[in-house]
Amino acid sequence: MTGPWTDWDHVLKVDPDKDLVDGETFSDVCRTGTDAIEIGGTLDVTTDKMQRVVEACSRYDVPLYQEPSNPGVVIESDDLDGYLVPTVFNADSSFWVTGAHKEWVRIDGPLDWDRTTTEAYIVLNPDASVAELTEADTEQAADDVASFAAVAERMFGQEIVYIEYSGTFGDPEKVAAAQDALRESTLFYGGGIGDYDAAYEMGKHADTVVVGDLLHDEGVDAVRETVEGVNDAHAETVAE
Ligand SMILES: CC(C)=CCC/C(C)=C/CC/C(C)=C/CC/C(C)=C/COP(=O)(O)OP(=O)(O)O
Ligand SMILES: O=P(O)(O)OC[C@@H](O)CO
Ligand SMILES: [Mg+2]
Repeated sequence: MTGPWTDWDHVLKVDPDKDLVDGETFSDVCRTGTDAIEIGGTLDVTTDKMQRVVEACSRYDVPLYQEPSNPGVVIESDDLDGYLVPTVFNADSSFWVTGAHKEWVRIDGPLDWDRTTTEAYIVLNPDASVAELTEADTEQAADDVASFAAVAERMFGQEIVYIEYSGTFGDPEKVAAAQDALRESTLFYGGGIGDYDAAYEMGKHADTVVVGDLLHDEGVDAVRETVEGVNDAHAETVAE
C-alpha cells in the first residue's frame, strides 16, 4: 500500500459547484500548504464545472485528484494525478457500493486502472447530501465503525478508509476506533473542520484530515490554519 496518500496530512476538497470567497483565486487555493486537492461534491456537479477547476489548478505543483460522485461527471485530463472513487460501505443500496462502478466500467471501460483508487466511505452525518443520496445507515457505534474499517482493509483491500461527517464535526472516539482497527490503510477524516483546534483534534486520530466547506465559506487563510493544526498534531504524535 504505497499510494501518495500515505504521505498526506491534509487534503483540500474543492466543490466545483461552489464559489471561492470574493477576491480569492485558484492560485491562492493551491498555495494553502495542503498536500493534495480533491475535486468533487455530491450535488450539481457537471463535467464543465469540473474541467474549470482542474484547468485553474493545473499550473501549480499540488497533486490534483478528481473525486467523482457518479460516472457521468468523470473527466479525462492529463492534469489529473488520478481518480479517488468513493464506495459507501454503509449505503442502503449496493448501487453506491459497487453498482455505479460496474456501470462506469461497462460504459467507459477499460478504465485508467493505474490512476484509479477507491475510498471506503463510512458516512456518519445523516443530514449531509451524501447520506441522503446513498441512504446511508448513519447509526453506527464506535465498534461498528471500527469493524467497517477492518472489513474495508482486511477483506476488501481498501487503501483508503474515509470517515465522512460532511458538514459537521464528528465524534473523535469513532475516528480513534477506526484508526485502532487499521494496520496499513490510510484513514481520512472529513467534516466540519473549521479552525486550527478542530484540525488538531482530528489530526490526533486520522492520518489525513479533509477540509471542504471552509474554503468556500471562509477562504484560504482559514484553510491554512487547518493545515497547521493537523501538521502540529502529527508532529507531536511522531515525537510521542
Ligand atoms: C463509480 C463512480 C465514478 C462514482 C460513484 C461514486 C459513489 C459511490 C458516490 C457516492 C457517494 C458520493 C456522492 C460521494 C461524493 C463525494 C462527497 C461525499 C462529497 C461531499 O458531499 P456533500 O458535502 O455531502 O455534498 P454537497 O456539498 O454537494 O452538498
Ligand atoms: O465540507 P466539510 O464539512 O469540511 O467536509 C469535508 C469532506 O469530508 C466532504 O466530503
Ligand atoms: Mg459539502
